[in-house]
Amino acid sequence: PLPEGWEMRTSRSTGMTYFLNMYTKKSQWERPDAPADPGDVRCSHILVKHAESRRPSSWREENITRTKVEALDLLKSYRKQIVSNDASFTDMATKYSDCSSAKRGGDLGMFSRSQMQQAFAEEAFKLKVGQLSKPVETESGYHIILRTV
Ligand SMILES: N=C(N)NCCC[C@H](NC(=O)[C@@H]1CCC/C1=C/[C@H](COP(=O)(O)O)NC=O)C(N)=O
Repeated sequence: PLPEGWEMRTSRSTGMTYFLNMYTKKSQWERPDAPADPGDVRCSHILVKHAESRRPSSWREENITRTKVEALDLLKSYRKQIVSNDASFTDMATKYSDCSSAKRGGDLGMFSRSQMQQAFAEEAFKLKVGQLSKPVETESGYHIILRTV
């Protein structure tokens, strides 16, 4: 993708493609450098919500009342089962994640830093492909993140 604020245009006179920066109104023939980040990543996650989550409801539970401590303990027990290979990440996400992505084994698709809550993005972009994060707290609840691409 083009970096933030750049647009691809076609010159009316020559029909050639050029690039226009919407902020500086500067135009140039060469494609602006790709964003500094490695671009998008693709992750799956398991979310356990609690009574103080920004939306304490999910496909699993209409009204989520567990405490923050209970939610974190639950998520740690899921992580333990995954790390000890007693269960697969996908199965655990499908069964237990309080996010709608549970239907896709926890897959969130490709995303850039700005799309997710900051604490989640911070962690996700640190992960190597195939790596499983430690529990991460966001306004949504507690997550473990698996980077897949
Ligand atoms: N691009 C993709 N695939 N979807 C858009 C994600 C929007 C983003 N979402 C989040 O940051 C939370 C934390 C990480 C995952 C996530 C999922 C939330 C968690 O559930 P909720 O607190 O919303 O009920 N469910 C869906 O959005 C946001 N900026 O709010």
